[in-house]
Parts: sequence; structure tokens; C-alpha cells
Amino acid sequence: MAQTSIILRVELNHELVSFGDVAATISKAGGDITSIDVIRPGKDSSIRDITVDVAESEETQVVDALKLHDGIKLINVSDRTFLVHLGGKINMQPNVPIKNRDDLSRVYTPGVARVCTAIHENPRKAYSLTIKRNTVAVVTDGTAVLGLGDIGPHAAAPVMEGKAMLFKQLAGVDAFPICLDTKDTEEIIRTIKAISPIFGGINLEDISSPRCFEIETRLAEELDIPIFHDDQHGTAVVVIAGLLNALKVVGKRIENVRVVVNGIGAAGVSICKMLLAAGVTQLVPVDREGAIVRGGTYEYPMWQWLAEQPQVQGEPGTLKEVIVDADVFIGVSRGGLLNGDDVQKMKPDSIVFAMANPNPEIAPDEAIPHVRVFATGRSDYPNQINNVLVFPGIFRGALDCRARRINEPMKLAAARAIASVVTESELNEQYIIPSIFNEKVVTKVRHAIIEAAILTGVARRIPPDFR
Ligand SMILES: NC(=O)C1=CN([C@@H]2O[C@H](COP(=O)(O)OP(=O)(O)OC[C@H]3O[C@@H](n4cnc5c(N)ncnc54)[C@H](O)[C@@H]3O)[C@@H](O)[C@H]2O)C=CC1
Ligand SMILES: CC(=O)C(=O)O
Ligand SMILES: [Mg+2]
Repeated sequence: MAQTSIILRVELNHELVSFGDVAATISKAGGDITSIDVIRPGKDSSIRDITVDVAESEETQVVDALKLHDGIKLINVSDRTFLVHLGGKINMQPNVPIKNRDDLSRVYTPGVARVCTAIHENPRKAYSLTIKRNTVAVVTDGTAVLGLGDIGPHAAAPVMEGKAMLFKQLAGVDAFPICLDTKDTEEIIRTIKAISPIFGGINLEDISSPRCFEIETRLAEELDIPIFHDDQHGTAVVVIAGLLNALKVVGKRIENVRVVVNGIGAAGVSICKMLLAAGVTQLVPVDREGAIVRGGTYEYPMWQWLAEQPQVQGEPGTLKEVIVDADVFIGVSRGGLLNGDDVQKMKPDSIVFAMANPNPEIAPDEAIPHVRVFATGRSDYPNQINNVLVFPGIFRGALDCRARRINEPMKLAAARAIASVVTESELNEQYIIPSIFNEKVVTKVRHAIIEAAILTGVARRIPPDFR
């Protein structure tokens, strides 16, 4: 059940109510008190901030119970999630202070002019003399934001700021959110190209399919910095990492399992491609109209490509039909499509990755009794299969070796690196994928990316630790 955390500011009339009564009322309504701060002490009355963890569905019950209680005045309810977003989640800091005119004349005019000239004469110096070497643009048009769909560029910003925070905290990469007010493929490509000089890489985010494929392909052809559509490749890399480990847990081999992938959009297409590259021989891609079958005719080029792959199964069917006897289900579609009965019909020792955000394709409580390995994209359940395990380390590595692009061998190396963080002795049903807070993740992904970039000839610099 999804949890939230709220802060309740209450005034207590001590003649009518004790703090014990308040705690009991909150607990009876389903809340769990995690901290109490006295804001204004007093003999007759006091004001306190009570932080309460509560299931999202029970938040109103807690609030109503306090409102109805004699002697309690509910002054304010704040949602801690909204509080951390006040004013935005990131800012920009100078690297050196400007304390006097001397400093000013060096960081700005006239001194800066000599640096500009040096870059003009040798554009590669942009990497050593500007923020380019460590800066990535996180670019969206707001058309496929999480599983919320086309909510527009303003509403997409909190996700992009969140990605920027993760880039910095996990990998030291400076990332800047850019939310474009256009859905036009050509305009998006033109705009990203026009802003690219200051960036060392472009992370495309939450751009809906099929436009995302052309945007990424064209930018990769026309720019010489890495272009990475996170929802496609970040997701595929982390799915392969999780699947390699989950298969070990259930004792099945990748070439013997039947895999259903639901939602053949940005994430689904890339996952299918990577599954085939990793050795899957029985693949059932499914979208709204049911299974995409071998030999079928489809409107989207990527679906048509799938229909031409020998490993893609020929039998048509709805999701509820094709999931019967599947070994693996991977959902990157939208929440609440399956129930316990559906996953019960899978093969024994089934693996279910229900990765739609914020709500998975099947609620964990419904799935867990019937499947052997269960994972979601969320941070509030075990086995979080989320591309946050991928993009920080991939860009750390790509920036450090100034990779021209991020290719297939680099992605496969990243998947293996993530899987390898979980040791044989640690591996179990509840731990197939490392936590994002495990520091080995970024270190290992970075290493794997640089090694593969050097081997495949896309690195333009050998970092000191590889010399
Ligand atoms: N856990 C993670 O790391 C990630 C999770 N996701 C989640 O995966 C979902 C899809 O993301 P994208 O691929 O970026 O979006 P997208 O918009 O490119 O693709 C979504 C696809 O799902 C299909 N779909 C929608 N309803 C469906 C249904 N009832 N049955 C079958 N297919 C259906 C759509 O037709 C579309 O092809 C979102 O919920 C997103 O939050 C995406 C990327 C990473
Ligand atoms: C995690 C992510 O990128 C998404 O859900 O879109
Ligand atoms: Mg995304």
C-alpha cells in the first residue's frame, strides 16, 4: 500500500485532551507517529507538529479523526512530499567566490576574453575550460511523464529536477532540467542541437513513443556527444540486470524462458531489443490491442521490426491470455492491469517486474503470494528496478572518457555490472538488484562503460585510472 508522510500542526486544550489521546486517535485511524516537535509549550494549551506515516488511502481518516476530537484544533496539514518541492529541488553554485575587482577581472571581463579566444582557436578546450565536461541536459517535452502521460512541460519539471538531483548526488554529474514547450519532432531536434554546445551529454526523458525513437536516432547522428533516452535504454539495462539475477534465483536459463513484455513504447521497445540480444528465444510483446505477433503488419516501424524477429511468438491474444504459462512478465505500460488470478496462471517460479510508475501493473500485495520474484519501479518496495541505477553511472563513465556515443556493448556491460553488485551469497527473492544507495553501483557501471567505450573505439580520452 502506498505510504505518505504528513505533518499535522495541532493545538491541544490541556483541560480536554492529553497527548496520549491524540496519539491513540492517530493510531486508531491508521497513522504511525514518527516524530513530535513542540512549537509552543504552555500550561493550558500547546502547539505541536506531529509527523505521521500513513497509507495514502487513510490520510483523510487521520485528519478527520483529529478534526472531530474535542480539545484538538487542527491548525495545518502539510504533505512532506510537497514541502521538499517548495522553491524547486536544485540550485546553481559558483565554483570560486568573487570577492574583489581582481577576482572579477579574471572570472569575467577582461580576463575571460582570453579564455574565450583559446576555445575559439581550439574548440576541444571547451572540455577543460567550461562546465561542458561535467554537465548533462535532462530534456523532456512532457509527453510521457512517468505513467502519467502527456501532462506538459511545466508539470514534468519536478521529475526532471529529481533526475538532476540524482545525477549530482549519485555520480557528481551536473545536470540541468530542460522542459520544452513543443511536441514537434523537428523542433525538438533543432532546439536540442542549438543548446548542445554547453553540454557534455543529453539525457532524453519522458518523451513519448514513437517520436522518441526518431529524436534520439537523429540527435545521435548529428551531434558528437552521447545522446541517451533514459526511458528506453536506462530501463532496458536495469531490466536485464534484474532478470539475469532473478533467473539465477529461480534456476532457469534465459534461452528457455517465455517472456511477456507489456507496453511496447519507449521502455518496452528497448527492453525487447535487449532481451533478444541477451538470448531470449520466446518473446511476447503486448500493447493495448494485444500481442504483437510474428508475421503481423503494424503501423509503427519498431513494432514491425519486432514482428519480423524469429523469437517473437506467432499466437495472438490479450494480455490476460498470453500471460498464461509465461515464465517472466515485464510491465512498462500503466498501473492496475493485472490481478492475482492472472499471475497465478504463469509457470511455477514466475518472475514479475511490474514497473509502471507511480502505480505498478499489479499491486504488490496481490502479486507476491503467487510469484517467486517480484519487483516494481518504486522505492517503497523491495527490488526497485528503476533506471536510476543506470543513468548516473552511464553518464559518469561517458563524460569521463568523453565518449562520442553510448553503444550496445556499453549498455550490456552496464547491465552486467549492476547485476554483479549483488553477490552469490546475497542473492535471494527479495534482493535481485542493488539499492541505489549502494556506492558500488555507480563505480562499477562507470568502470564498465569506460572499458567498453575504449574497446569499441568511442572514447576520446583515457581517464587516468585506466592509463
Ligand atoms: N521503473 C522504471 O525505471 C521505468 C518505468 N517506466 C514506466 O513504464 C511506463 C511506460 O513508460 P514509457 O515507455 O516511457 O511510455 P510510452 O508512452 O513510450 O509507452 C507506453 C506504452 O504502453 C502502452 N500501453 C498503455 N496502456 C496499455 C495497456 N493497457 N496494455 C498494454 N499496453 C499499454 C502504450 O500504448 C505505449 O505503447 C510508465 O508507467 C513509466 O513510468 C518507464 C521507464 C522507466
Ligand atoms: C523512472 C522513469 O524514468 C519513469 O518512470 O519514466
Ligand atoms: Mg522516465
